[in-house]
Amino acid sequence: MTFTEKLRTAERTNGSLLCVGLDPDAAKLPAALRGDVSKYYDFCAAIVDATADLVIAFKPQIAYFAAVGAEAQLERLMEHMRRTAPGVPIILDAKRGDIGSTAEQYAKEAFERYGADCVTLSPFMGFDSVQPYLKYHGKGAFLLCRTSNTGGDDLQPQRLSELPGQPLLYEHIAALAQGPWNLNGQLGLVVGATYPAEIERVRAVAPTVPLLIPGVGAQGGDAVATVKAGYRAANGETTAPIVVNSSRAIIYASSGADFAQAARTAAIATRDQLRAAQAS
Ligand SMILES: O=C(O)c1cc(=O)[nH]c(=O)n1[C@@H]1O[C@H](COP(=O)(O)O)[C@@H](O)[C@H]1O
Repeated sequence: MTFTEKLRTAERTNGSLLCVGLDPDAAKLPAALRGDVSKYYDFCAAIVDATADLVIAFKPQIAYFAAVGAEAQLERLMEHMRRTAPGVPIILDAKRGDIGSTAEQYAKEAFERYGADCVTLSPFMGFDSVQPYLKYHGKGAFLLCRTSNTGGDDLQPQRLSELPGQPLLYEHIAALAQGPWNLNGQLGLVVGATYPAEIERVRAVAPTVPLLIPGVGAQGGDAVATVKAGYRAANGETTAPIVVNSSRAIIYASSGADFAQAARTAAIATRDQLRAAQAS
């Protein structure tokens, strides 16, 4: 099964476009766990257990684990997600990008060490930096395209040349992911919910690839505008999957002992908001 088929199946099964991002930060953990980096697995596993029937995907962010030497907990968490929620694809958010020989090691890390279904990548170093990931059949890779942060303006909307008709850099990345770079249908694009007009533009250039859309919740992105700009369906079937990520607004919904239940409540509210936008 390809990564895109896995997404479609999870979307159908759970009736959701929501991805819960797992970004554990010791300073933000619920009061009983606060400051204790040895509790990242317990915290994230509780969130996973409380939301697994509400999501299209989970997205652990590797930096939160690696920064405090908690990679072994991330390995356990990946194993836990694969075992308890086998129908929910896991996107390892690593934003890698390096020469081919090093990219091979990063691909091995994501797909063999951690057993991720998909990884996030920077396309800045070009196709040979992406190719090693495509050798893993059935696995996916989301390329950063029009990111949610304001600094994305520094490069992504720059025009490639002053000649008439030349695309902006992020449009060019979208065209590469839709066409020549997408050797076996494994590529997707990252577009921020904070830029719905650009999501629409990316969708026009890349009509069928999956979009990972972070930025709703804590970054204030517009969930409804996001769905309208990026989601496409025909005859009741999704033609172009979107994966709308929210991390802090879900996982830190409560700092009390009820944090997992509060995460569930917040996830239901966001899932329903996205569903309503799909239907409208
Ligand atoms: O690739 C990403 O996931 C990503 C791309 C982007 O453009 N913006 C962005 O916020 N992200 C990630 O999405 C998550 C957003 O977290 P919240 O703002 O807490 O919902 C973080 O893990 C970011 O690293």
